Amino acid sequence: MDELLQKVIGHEHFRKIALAIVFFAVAGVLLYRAFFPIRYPADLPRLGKDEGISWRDMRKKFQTDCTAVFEEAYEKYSKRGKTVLIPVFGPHDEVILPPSALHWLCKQPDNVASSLAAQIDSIQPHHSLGHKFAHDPWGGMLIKTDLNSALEAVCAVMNNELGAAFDAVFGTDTENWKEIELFPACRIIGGRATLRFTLGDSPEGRRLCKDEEFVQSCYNVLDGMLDTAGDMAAARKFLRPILGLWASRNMPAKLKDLQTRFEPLYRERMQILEQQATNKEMKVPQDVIQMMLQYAIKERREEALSVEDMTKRLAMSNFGTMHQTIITVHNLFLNVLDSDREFNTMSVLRDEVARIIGDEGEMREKHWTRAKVSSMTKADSVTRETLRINSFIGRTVQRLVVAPGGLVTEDGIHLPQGTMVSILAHQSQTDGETFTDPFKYDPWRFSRPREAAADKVTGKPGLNNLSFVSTSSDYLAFSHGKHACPGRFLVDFELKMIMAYAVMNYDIEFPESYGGKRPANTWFVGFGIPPLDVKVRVKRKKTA
Ligand code: HEM
Repeated sequence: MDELLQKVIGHEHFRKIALAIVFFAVAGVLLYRAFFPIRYPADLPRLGKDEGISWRDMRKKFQTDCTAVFEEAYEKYSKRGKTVLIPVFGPHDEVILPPSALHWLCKQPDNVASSLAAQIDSIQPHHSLGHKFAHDPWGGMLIKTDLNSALEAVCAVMNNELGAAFDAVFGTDTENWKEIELFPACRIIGGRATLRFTLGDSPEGRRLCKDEEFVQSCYNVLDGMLDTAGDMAAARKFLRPILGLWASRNMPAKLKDLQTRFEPLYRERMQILEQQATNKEMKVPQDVIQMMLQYAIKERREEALSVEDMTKRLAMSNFGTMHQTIITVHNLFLNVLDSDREFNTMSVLRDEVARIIGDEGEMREKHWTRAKVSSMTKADSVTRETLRINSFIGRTVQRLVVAPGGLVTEDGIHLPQGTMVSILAHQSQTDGETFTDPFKYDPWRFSRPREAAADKVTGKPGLNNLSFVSTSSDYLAFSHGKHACPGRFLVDFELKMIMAYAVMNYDIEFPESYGGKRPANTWFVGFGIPPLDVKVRVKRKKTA
């Protein structure tokens, strides 16, 4: 018998078959691990499983009607305090935690549930810009630590930039109505205001803010980053290192163009830094790029000395400051116009601006302060209501589980390393149990209670927890907790100043064919997309 076995094993043909079996088994395991990299536990509920809906059908449903998937997850699981797995864009899945887990999730250390790893996963900046720009986000860290000190200075000068931007886009004709495309207009107005904060506090910076080709170049890079992120989200993770090269193929040319336009400003600022080294009393520009160079020269010297690297830092900063801000400016205009017939929104906003900022003389000469901005309760309410009802992100407080041992949820489910978790934003913000008439845009939804609770002597608005910048489990567009968007304090006064400038200087209306109603936003693969082809009619006020 032994002899027979020896003969068979020793047989060349048998050895080949055995090798092939081993090869295919190993390849099968590797492929399985590549296609299903995360092994979710059996006790993690899958959306639709109880109703017998296959995962494939649920995934198809997400691609065509993500809102239906979000709503089902929210009603059946989130509202009952339960965790659930849903399919998301491309071949990926995500664990949705209930809003009741918000504080628990925010308290998780970064080495267990990482916000940065989640951001890298969704934006893919290592492909569009390069590894260190993704994994060493010191620019964003500066926004967190130094934004506050720069805000007052920016607040004082941004209005001037807005005046020039409005003139360029809305025009100065006081006799004739002009029809314009709103989204491109918001890109220029919001873009210039944002760039004023990023790099506009020097002669070269002010020139760049006005330079349409420079602003467009910033958007070209931003759009390229969004395209790369979109292509990569559609791909399986194991294919991303190869596909990334293809998806980001247009980035070098876009970055080169931005670098050429940015270089004179870079040289100007490096010279200022040199002069400052010998003259400590010297007044330096108060903007992000100066903050970044000052930091980099001490902490990342080789980056500071490279205009190419600093261009990429600028691109990363623009991604954070411009993308969602512009969408919000656009939604804000649409909502203010839409609600005007019922709520007299523009006129009420005008009264508030006149009371707090004054209506005499040129708007662009007005002196804005942070204190004035935060006392604008009505403007605060229209902006918060806009982000409540029209948030761009469908999921918020996104975290990637990075701890090798995984993470156990509050309801006892073990989530393995690599799991993406989040909370549903739009559904939490439009829950009928929290908000009356939850899908209606009510411009004074938050100002009413704040005014009712105002200090009887000073008139200062009460209930600060209902302000634009104050996040909570039913207002999550800026996320929440230690990683909540630090840029919201800038967005706060940017939106209010833009809206104030618009209502004080222009009559604005929808074309007659709209019947006074804004075209609705649509939800696509998890994001709330505003209608991008909306037109508005504008006419400069004679009194302005
Ligand atoms: C309407 C406009 C904006 C919205 C809706 C928004 C929303 C968000 C969200 C949802 C996050 C993720 C937070 C998390 O992971 O928990 C975030 C992070 C961040 N945002 Fe914004 N953002 C906006 C504008 C801005 C602006 C203008 C800036 C800069 C001035 C900015 C700077 C940042 C930074 C640095 C982070 C990273 C924070 C961290 O990781 O700790 N954002 N933002």
